[in-house]
Amino acid sequence: MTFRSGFACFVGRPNAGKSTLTNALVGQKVAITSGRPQTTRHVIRGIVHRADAQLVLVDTPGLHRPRTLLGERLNDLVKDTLTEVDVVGFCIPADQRVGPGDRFIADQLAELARDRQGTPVVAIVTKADLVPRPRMAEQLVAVSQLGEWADVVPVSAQDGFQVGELTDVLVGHLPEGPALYPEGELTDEPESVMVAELVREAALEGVRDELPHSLAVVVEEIVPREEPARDGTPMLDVRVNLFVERDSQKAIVIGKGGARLRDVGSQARRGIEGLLGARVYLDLHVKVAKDWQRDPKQLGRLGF
Ligand SMILES: Nc1nc2c(ncn2[C@@H]2O[C@H](COP(=O)(O)OP(=O)(O)OP(=O)(O)O)[C@@H](O)[C@H]2O)c(=O)[nH]1
Repeated sequence: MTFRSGFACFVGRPNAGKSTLTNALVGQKVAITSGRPQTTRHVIRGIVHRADAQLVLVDTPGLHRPRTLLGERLNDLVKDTLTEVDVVGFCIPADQRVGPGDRFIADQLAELARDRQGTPVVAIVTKADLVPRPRMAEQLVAVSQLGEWADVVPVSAQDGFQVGELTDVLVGHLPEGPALYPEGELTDEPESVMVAELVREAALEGVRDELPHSLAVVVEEIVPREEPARDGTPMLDVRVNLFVERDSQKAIVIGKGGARLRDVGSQARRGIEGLLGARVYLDLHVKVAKDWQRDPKQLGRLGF
């Protein structure tokens, strides 16, 4: 039996379902998902372990037209990622017509293909559960006409439709080679990044549209306490800063009398305790960093 291993990454316009698909393939939550566009700030890898292959998924931020400095950095990140993988998955949602955003990405992929000597691109029509079959058939035709794809695969991360088939297709494009990571490892993201993602996700839950672009989360420290809890569980102090751009946004995050921030804290804490396998004291601070998205110094400080 030949063993294959290598890297894949998903691109697609914001909200195309890339993070959710990554989670569905890996089978455990590793990447942030939310109903808000452009919330994936970091390249997060999930690893699919199979008897015949190891597929390392790199979850990229949405490829989009740069509007701010932050947007430009994200696009650079995406392009760097694209040149390092064995196969690219281009996600297009089934429930929305192919539009200018998809065409923009298709053009970028065609441009990159010229330098990369044919890294295969698999077109993935996501959210199959949201449309009836005739509409899916139309979408598959529209997507086929959008560019030169190695395959076109419809999939639903929600109900698992074709998730296994998609893995087969992606694995088929990997070179022969040994496993790259030990079994059981799901992500090589440092813990602090995953902690920041959990806080960010909780803080974005149910708030206004402008906030996702204006919220940066930085984990200041994760410190183990010398004394474990009475039942022997280790205890950690986790200190996290949430940066927003304006006082009005700070008020949104904190909520009336701090109620919202307390909810954010308890939701994030549950996730962090699950992730780190310890009891956690989570200390959240909301700070205003004016126009951080446009300021190179601040971007550096915030880890972008
Ligand atoms: N019904 C349905 N909804 C889905 C599916 N996949 C993703 N979604 C929803 O679509 C929205 C966007 O999904 P994400 O996975 O966050 O999208 P993304 O492409 O990673 O978004 P960005 O991080 O903004 O680039 C979320 O509300 C998901 O719950 C699916 O297969 N079926």
